[in-house]
Amino acid sequence: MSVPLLDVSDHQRRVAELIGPTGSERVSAAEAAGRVLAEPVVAAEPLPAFDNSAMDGYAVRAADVAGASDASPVVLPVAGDIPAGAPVGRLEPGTAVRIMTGAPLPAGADAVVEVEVTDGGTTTVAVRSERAAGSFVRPAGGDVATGSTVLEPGTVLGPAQVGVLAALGVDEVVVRRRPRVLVCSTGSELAEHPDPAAGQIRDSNGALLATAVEQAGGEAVSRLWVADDVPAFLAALDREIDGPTPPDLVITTGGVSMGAYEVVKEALGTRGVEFVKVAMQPGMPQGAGRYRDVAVVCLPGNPVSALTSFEVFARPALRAAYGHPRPRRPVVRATLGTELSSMPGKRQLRRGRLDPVHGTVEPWGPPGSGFLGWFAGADCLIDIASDVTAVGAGEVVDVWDLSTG
Ligand SMILES: Nc1nc2c(c(=O)[nH]1)N[C@H]1C(S)=C(S)[C@@H](COP(=O)(O)OP(=O)(O)OC[C@H]3O[C@@H](n4cnc5c(N)ncnc54)[C@H](O)[C@@H]3O)O[C@H]1N2
Ligand code: MOO
Repeated sequence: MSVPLLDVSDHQRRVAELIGPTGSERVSAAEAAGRVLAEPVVAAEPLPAFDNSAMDGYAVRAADVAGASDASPVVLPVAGDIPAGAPVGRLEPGTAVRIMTGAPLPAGADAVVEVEVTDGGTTTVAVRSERAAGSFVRPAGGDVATGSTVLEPGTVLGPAQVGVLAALGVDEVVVRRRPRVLVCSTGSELAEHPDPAAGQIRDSNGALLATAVEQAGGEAVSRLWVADDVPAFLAALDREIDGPTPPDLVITTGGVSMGAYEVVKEALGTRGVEFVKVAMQPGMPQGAGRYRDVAVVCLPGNPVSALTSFEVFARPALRAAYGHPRPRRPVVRATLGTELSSMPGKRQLRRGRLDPVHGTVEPWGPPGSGFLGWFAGADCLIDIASDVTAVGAGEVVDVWDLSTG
């Protein structure tokens, strides 16, 4: 009965190949946070839009303050004030104007003298230090030149990127479409009612996977619950596939191991999905393939196995599908606080708590795949290679940081 176990990386590749690249769509800049640009953003205007002051002080001609020093200050009449937001004015030779940070440099001025090296005067100003032309002037286009590509395709739109869109007055961008994912929990033990009857449980996989999909940048289009009934399961899938928002990917949980009522395996095993055993703990039984040309990934039912399998197989594939430049979780090296043992021949992904400041990690909870409560207190996965059966306290391990990108 024993079949050789598939390597984790082989199944990762298989799942990644299933989910093709998504197309693009135009969205408002306000809704673009977290999306990946499909088309470049080219600046139609410069940033800054006009020459402006980098300091509170006085706009001058550099030539007029040449030679100024503590011992021999240059005194200039102050012709007026330019607060931020004022229109562009004019500076007459041999005068100064008070100028605030961000205010437009008056025509004729070529330098700003910061207030600290003056007497701060309002009718005349004594300047105690010379300043070269260009000092404390932020030239128009000095940040972003007109016609330049300010954001490249493949850029993830975070705060700085959304901010630059606002600064340039760009209202809409073309981004990669989020993959639509149908999450389907199977099992007759799952209660429809919030108070489960004896022997029944609540569906936690639907909730955790819909959340994981959304956090991965996908769109959880619908959550289905289906009993261990092959015709009902297939009918439910068909309804979604034929519906108004057909999924790019179906993720099922449960019904993939060796029991008598393995609905997913029975329904899809002869309809395009291959079921395998992967050399991984948790998450050994897995399925992947196409049903009616829609990508399907079948995860095991134990909640810890389902979420770990999502992390290992579905998440990187989903992120790659919409062009995320970093599909995988960052892996950090950390010193293990407490010894761990691991099953020979299986790569173990054990829940842990990472202390990034001290570079240490503690295993969190037992290794079994039913301990969702423990997983809820963890923030990382400790990755132990399949040929390692014990790791001592103080040894350095690879850790998947689930709290970041
Ligand atoms: N004889 C064998 N038995 C099992 C094997 C095996 O190789 N031989 N593999 C074990 C491993 S490993 C796993 S993982 C599980 C996978 O089982 P299934 O994917 O078929 O899942 P189920 O049997 O339907 O459920 C397993 C477990 O998870 C609970 N569950 C399922 N769905 C949900 C849900 N949506 N929310 C909360 N909990 C859920 C379910 O009640 C079971 O307790 O098989 C082992 N058995
Ligand atoms: O492979 Mo299972 O996912 O250990 O519990």
